[in-house]
Amino acid sequence: MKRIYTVSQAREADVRTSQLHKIPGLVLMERAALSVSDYIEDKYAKRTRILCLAGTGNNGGDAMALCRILFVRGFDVSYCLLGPESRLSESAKIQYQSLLSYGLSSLAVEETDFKSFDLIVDGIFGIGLSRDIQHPLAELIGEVNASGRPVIAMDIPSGLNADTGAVMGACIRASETFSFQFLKPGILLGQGRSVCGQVHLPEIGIDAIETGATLPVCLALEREDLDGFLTDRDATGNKGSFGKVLVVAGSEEICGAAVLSSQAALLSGAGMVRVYTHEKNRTVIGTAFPEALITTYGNSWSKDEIKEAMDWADSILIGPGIGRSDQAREMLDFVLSDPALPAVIDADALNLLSEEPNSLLKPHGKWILTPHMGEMARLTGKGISWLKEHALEAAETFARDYQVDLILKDATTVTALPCGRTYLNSSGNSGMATAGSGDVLAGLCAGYLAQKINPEEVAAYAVFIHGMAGDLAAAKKGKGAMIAGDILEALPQITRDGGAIVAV
Ligand SMILES: NC(=O)C1=CN([C@@H]2O[C@H](COP(=O)(O)OP(=O)(O)OC[C@H]3O[C@@H](n4cnc5c(N)ncnc54)[C@H](O)[C@@H]3O)[C@@H](O)[C@H]2O)[C@H](O)CC1
Ligand SMILES: [K+]
Repeated sequence: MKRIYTVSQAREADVRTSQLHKIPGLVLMERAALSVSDYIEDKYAKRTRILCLAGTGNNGGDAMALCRILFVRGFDVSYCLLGPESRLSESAKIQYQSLLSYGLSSLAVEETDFKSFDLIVDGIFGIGLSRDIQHPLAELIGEVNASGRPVIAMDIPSGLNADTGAVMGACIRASETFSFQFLKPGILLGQGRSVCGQVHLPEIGIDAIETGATLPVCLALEREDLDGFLTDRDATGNKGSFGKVLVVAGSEEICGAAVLSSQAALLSGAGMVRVYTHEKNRTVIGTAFPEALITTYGNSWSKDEIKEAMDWADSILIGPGIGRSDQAREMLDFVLSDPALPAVIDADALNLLSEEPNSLLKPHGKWILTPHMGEMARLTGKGISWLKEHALEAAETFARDYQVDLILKDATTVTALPCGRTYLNSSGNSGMATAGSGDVLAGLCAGYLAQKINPEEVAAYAVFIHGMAGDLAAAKKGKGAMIAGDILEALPQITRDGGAIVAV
């Protein structure tokens, strides 16, 4: 599991490290620069022509420290200081004076041809970027990107908002990013994934202990974490003891969503799945998915029948393909009136809820909501572009206000829990933006809930496993041609033998 620190958390950890543990900022800066120079020394020959671009803040200090270390180690290295000496931060000034003491003065940036270097280091801005980058630095960044040279970004590509992943005016497109010790939300959100390249997380001696004052913890799961989530199947168990899932899905017009979500629930390891759907779907579901139990309703539905199914179930999924009819609304209200049953609320059920948001305030047990950005916009009344730029904040606020697990689906899915913990998902790919992909995720969530796997962990792990299966599907079929059924098909390879993970 990797930790993700917002800018204010990173600053707080810095202060703690220097004040509590008496490690000066210059020591951290030296270690940050050493981690990059060790990497360059491993990967590049001494004759490599390297240019370090240094801003006037501590990110520039990192780049100038790197320049000194590479010089001492015999590299052909130069630097450009991008701003007046008078604006240098305290530590950056020390680095600059140290370079001068070695006889290394800054190149004049206007006379520097970026193409004449083999490698460019970006130390223009780090987490101190506070406003849009403007002329002339914006043009300079454009030239660096156009040079076609590999770029190593120190801490974060200059111009990327470390908290949101928004591009602020202009942004370095890095081939590699050395994010010092922790990930930042912006590396995974917004434009982050497209401008950071390969991300390294060198440990540099920052105190990583979350204190009471530290804001909610944000995490990114890794493949190794799955071993602790999926435990071995009880050898003495039976289909009843491995969890029973009730899937309320499909309608007179829609059937496929019920098939995909209920198959995912069973593939998650649950012992039994019962689909509650419109009678028109019985034959199709029975043929496509003979393992499912099927209960149907016609023009009217029976409270007794659904109540009996709810009493039978260990978890319920409601929403995929149910439509927005009065009948669907009545069923939703009825299902959600039982606080004891853990519920996954997806698709049209979310749209129905957004028409009566007070129903979210009703007392309830475990609820996992799985909106994509459009559904989240309807639920919150906020615009999609605002939500995309404030995904973390929006998900955290919603989870806390309504005491639900909120899975906000996007290129990087955010999972926020009412306790304040948040996960940013690092698995998955653009091929998963395909019809039915969300139905598979919702089914997985319900399947894990039914198995009484630690409910706190279900939402984030389901998202991660779903993304990994999507990565396998993309490797096999290609991002353009993969469909939701391919994600389903790949699931067993991720979860095989109760958590023993195969190489992807
Ligand atoms: N996190 C750590 O423990 C460590 C961090 N290090 C490095 O320090 C930077 C953060 O340094 P800081 O001085 O706070 O900020 P920056 O270098 O990013 O730049 C701030 C500087 O720039 C001005 N500024 C902000 N936005 C703009 C703009 N759009 N245009 C022009 N000028 C702008 C601002 O006013 C400041 O003067 C962190 O990222 C790490 O790289 C340590 O060295 C290691 C430990
Ligand atoms: K940078």
